[in-house]
Amino acid sequence: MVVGVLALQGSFNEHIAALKRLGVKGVQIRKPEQLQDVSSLIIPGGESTTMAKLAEYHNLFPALREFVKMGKPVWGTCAGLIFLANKATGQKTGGQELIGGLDCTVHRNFFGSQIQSFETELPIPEIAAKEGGPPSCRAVFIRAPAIIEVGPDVEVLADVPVSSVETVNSSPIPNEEESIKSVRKVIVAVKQGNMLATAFHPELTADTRWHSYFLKMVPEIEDGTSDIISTSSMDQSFTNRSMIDLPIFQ
Ligand SMILES: NC(=O)CC[C@H](N)C(=O)O
Repeated sequence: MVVGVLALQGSFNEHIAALKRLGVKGVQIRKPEQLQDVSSLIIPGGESTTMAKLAEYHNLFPALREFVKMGKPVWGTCAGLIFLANKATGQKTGGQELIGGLDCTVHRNFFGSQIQSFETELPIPEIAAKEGGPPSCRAVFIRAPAIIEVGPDVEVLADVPVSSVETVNSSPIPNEEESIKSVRKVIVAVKQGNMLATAFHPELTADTRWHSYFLKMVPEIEDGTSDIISTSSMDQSFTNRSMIDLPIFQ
């Protein structure tokens, strides 16, 4: 089995390396006809506007939409998530072309600019239940999007708390304003049928559980013909993230 990795821009090499660690071959996809040779596809992180322009230049959008419609497993990470969303907000003027299919609204650069990029320990109950290992993973958010709305068929796999300070006029004294700190959650990982999407970058950590989870969405893997190494049998030290060279993200 080979997994296609959209290789127009961004962290495609890191995804191919992560697949290799699981004994699976990842191939670079740059042209529409190459999609015929793969049964699943990873769309990496990078810069979604640039990626969209390159995809348009290579006439990839019709083939990518067809791939999604055919029910083949597709996983979008970060910019890849934006690509898969039905709707994106916070886009550059004029918007950008999306593949669509994932019934959600994604907010680009939700957490702020590049310097607000962060890492966090992210609870992943569903992934841990299926893949074993610790109940959370180290998640790398690089100028990341967040999912702010989901449709009824979307399964939420992970979310993060975000706090915001609101100034409200609830005081009985006129013009006396009160600051209220509210904490809400935004969604950062979802699954809908054949589509998986994460706002962060599992390919930049040594924890291969997200890749392993995705590979199990590919039917030929599910029927037991796979020789993927079970992550639960792996050395538990994989959560001590080893940072792989960071590509440039925007
Ligand atoms: N790490 C990433 O993929 C960043 C995504 C980027 N901010 C965008 O909007 O395309």
